[in-house]
Parts: sequence; structure tokens; C-alpha cells
Amino acid sequence: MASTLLKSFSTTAQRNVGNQLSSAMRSFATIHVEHGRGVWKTYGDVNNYTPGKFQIKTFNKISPIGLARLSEDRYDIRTEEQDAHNAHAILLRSHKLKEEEVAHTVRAIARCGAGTNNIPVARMTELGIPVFNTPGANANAVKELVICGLFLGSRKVIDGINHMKSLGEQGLARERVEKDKAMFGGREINGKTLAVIGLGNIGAATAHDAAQLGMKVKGYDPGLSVTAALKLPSSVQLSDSITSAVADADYISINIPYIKGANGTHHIINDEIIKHFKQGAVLLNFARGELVDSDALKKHLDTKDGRYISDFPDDVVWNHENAVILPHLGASTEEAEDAAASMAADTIKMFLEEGSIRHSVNFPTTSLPERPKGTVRFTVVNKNVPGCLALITESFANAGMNIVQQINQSRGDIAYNMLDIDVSSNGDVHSFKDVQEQITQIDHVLSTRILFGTPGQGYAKKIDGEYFV
Ligand SMILES: NC(=O)C1=CN([C@@H]2O[C@H](COP(=O)(O)OP(=O)(O)OC[C@H]3O[C@@H](n4cnc5c(N)ncnc54)[C@H](O)[C@@H]3O)[C@@H](O)[C@H]2O)C=CC1
Ligand SMILES: O=C(O)C(=O)COP(=O)(O)O
Repeated sequence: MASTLLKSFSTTAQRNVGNQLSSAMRSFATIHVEHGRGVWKTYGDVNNYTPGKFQIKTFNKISPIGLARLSEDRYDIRTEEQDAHNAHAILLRSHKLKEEEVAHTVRAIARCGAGTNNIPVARMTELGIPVFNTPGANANAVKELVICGLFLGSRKVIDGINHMKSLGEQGLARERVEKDKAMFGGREINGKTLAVIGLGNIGAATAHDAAQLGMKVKGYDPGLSVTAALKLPSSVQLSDSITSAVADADYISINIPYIKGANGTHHIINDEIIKHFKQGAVLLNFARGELVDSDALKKHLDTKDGRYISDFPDDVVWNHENAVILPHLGASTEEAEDAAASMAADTIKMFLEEGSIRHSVNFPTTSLPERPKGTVRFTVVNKNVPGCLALITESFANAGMNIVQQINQSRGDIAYNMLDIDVSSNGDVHSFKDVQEQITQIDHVLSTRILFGTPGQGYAKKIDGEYFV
């Protein structure tokens, strides 16, 4: 393949490593790479591209405390309303992200929260884009609302409040209060049984606090890790199926991710499960609306005096007298918003500036020790197929470049590589761009980056043989 890059090894190659690297970084600040089908070339300017800063596209209200971790000198933060067609990363909460909102320049997406069902994760994996979330950052906020839900499901607090408003409007509150309260009797949670479906960050915290409040707690989670199990109170009784967990429960809290498709969790709480619910059982859904089959649930509310406390819209039971529907408030506390946005910002920063990966839902956790002086860091995303890694390392060897340290990790269909290359071994910035070009062309390689420390440079992406920055 023809390259229009001019090679200029001569002078730079002789300089000491420090000069060489800073010279390379200066050259990089002016190099922009345009990619077209089968062609790789450089040119001087790219419309609306801001050299030197990473552009971050945000959706939803992201906590300013979190965003402040992305310093103004290195990050250009754009809101939903602002143009950001050269965005390097996306930060969002519950916005339902469409593929067309992910510009070809986007290298990463971070969800300030737990659930990533609003992001087309499978497609992002195909495109080689890591998706991150913030495990545990908003769990306490949700747990507190689940505990509140236990009380809302036991005591007719909301009906009582509405009644008092209505009496107040008629000037009858004092006269009627003692007589009317008999309409709003309830029960206590102490001594009752709670089944927690999903014992992750929220479920485990809920199990813990419910036990403290005197409840008998049962739990079901086929993916329970040993670490998570050790954090659970010893009194929690583990069940081997949802059915056995819910069978004798007065309260059921569902705290699992929503996953579409085969082996997913769509309508996991369906007629089959709900028919095992006890008379008067209260279902708490602070996870996702789609986990529950509302038609089946309605029968439980209609015929078995069941209750439903949910954080999500529902077309069937939204106005049922036994349902309390909240406007997705679980994570809407200052503390949770700050914690989730801060964790997401730190994760994105780490990925953009160092290439390290943590808290990803589709990429392997990957990190290298700090980049040694006199090295340039490459990262490569490729499909997890045999032989790819050998071709990548061979490209450096063919260019006479020495790999100082490297790591290759895989997860499912994707593999991720970080490689620190000795800059004294060969050439200047153009030699590195040449190697990047060769690596990007390898079959199954999806994207490559050179991290020079100059933000916003050195990215190349290949989709169906077509290159993009
Ligand atoms: N209402 C709100 O504002 C919020 C809602 N959420 C929802 O809650 C969910 C859980 O959040 P976290 O506890 O932070 O996540 P997490 O990842 O810490 O825990 C999820 C747990 O569910 C388990 N699980 C998965 N599939 C299961 C199944 N079929 N049956 C039983 N257990 C299963 C997993 O093994 C894991 O332990 C999120 O995915 C999100 O949908 C999370 C945060 C805020
Ligand atoms: O973290 C989650 O999964 C949530 O549901 C929280 O959503 P939010 O960030 O409040 O829009």
C-alpha cells in the first residue's frame, strides 16, 4: 500500500532520547491523518479539530465534580446541545445511545452508573470501542431507596399523604384524621422474609441492611463471586433458583442487569415465577422495568393483594392502586452522582492518557507499569483470533523497533494490547506512523493508537477495510 508519509529518519535518529521524543511530540501536534478506503495519508488540517485537547461528548446531567477531574487544559467538554463531531470519548448516564451518535473519532464510552443496557455494547465491541461503567459508585443511593421501598410496600404512606392533602383542601384534616387512619393500616418488616435476586453491589448492601432491620434474608445469584459472598451477612440464606428464593418471601427485591436476547434477563420475573409469589408479596424493582412482565404482575396485584414498588415507567400498572412508580430516582443523590461521574471521568482519563483499561463491560482489564522514559506507547485493539499478536510484534521487529514492555489480554471476541517501544531503536515520528499504518492493516486489527502524551493524536481505526480518525 502506498504511503504519502515522508520518511525522515536521518537527523532525529541521532539525537538523544529526550530530544527525540519531544521532537516527535512536536511533529505529532501538527500531523493529522485522514483515512479513506485503502488509502492512508496525512494532510495539514482537519475541520473543527482542536489539537492538543481531548474532546468529551456528554449526555445527561453529569456531576460537575466528576467533570472537574478532566482538567480544562487537556479536555474540551461538550454537552448534548453542543457540536462534538470529533469527540474522543462519550460520558453519559441513562441516555439511550444510538450508533450514529458515536463518531468515528470516539475511542471509549463511559456510563456514569451501573447499567449499560442503554448502550449498544455488542456493536461497540465489534467496532473495538471499550464501554466502561462505575461499579458500586451509586449502589448506596439505590440501596437506600430500596429500603425506602420496603416501607412504602408495608405502610400506606403515599395513600395517607394524598388523603391528608385532600382533607386539607376541604378543611377537614383535624376532624377526620383519627377516624380515617384505619384505612391506611400496614405491617412491619421486622421478622418478615426478603428475597434478594442479584447479590452484587446493590443487592448485597440491601441484604445487609435488611438483616440489620430484623428481616430474614434469602438471596439468589448464580454469578456470586467469592469476594461478594464473603461480604454478605452470614444469616443470608442462599437459594439455588429464583423460584425457591421467592416462594416464601414477603418482599422480593430484584437487583440484576437487564440483558436482551437469548440467555438474557428480559421478563425474568414472569408468570412462571410470579405464580410462586405469596399472597401479599411486595416486588421491589429498582433494576430495570423490562425485567418484569407487567401483565403477569398485574394478575398478582389484582388477585393476591400484591404490591409493586418500582423505579421505572410501566404502561400496564402505572396507575394500579397497589403500585408505587417512581421516576428512576435510585441514583439521583448528590453523593452518587458525584461518585459515579468521578469514577467514570478517572476511568476515561486513564484510558485516553495511559491506555489502561479497568471497569469495562466488554474489554479485558489491562494495564502496564508507567511508560518508561524514552519509550512511546502503542495500543492495539484486535479481534481475539490466533496469530494476530505475532503479526503485531513482528511489525515492530521488521521496523527494527524494540518492545520494552507489553501486555496482551483478551475477553470474549476482543483482545487488547499495550506496547511500550524504545524510541532510540529507530526513526522519528514518521517511522512510528509507518508501523502504525502496517499494524492497522493487519487482518482482524480494529484500531491502533500511539500515546505520545499529546492528547487527541495518533488514533487509527479500521472498519470493513476503511480507515477513520
Ligand atoms: N434505579 C437506579 O437508579 C439504578 C439501577 N441500577 C440497576 O441495578 C442493576 C444492578 O446494579 P449493581 O448491583 O450495581 O450491579 P452489580 O453488577 O454489582 O450486580 C449485579 C448482580 O446481578 C447478578 N446477576 C446477573 N444476572 C442474574 C440473574 N439472572 N439472576 C440472579 N443474579 C443475577 C450478577 O451476578 C451480579 O452479582 C444494574 O444493572 C442496573 O440495571 C443500578 C444503579 C442505579
Ligand atoms: O446506574 C444505573 O444503572 C442507573 O440506572 C442510574 O441511572 P441514572 O444515572 O440516574 O440515569
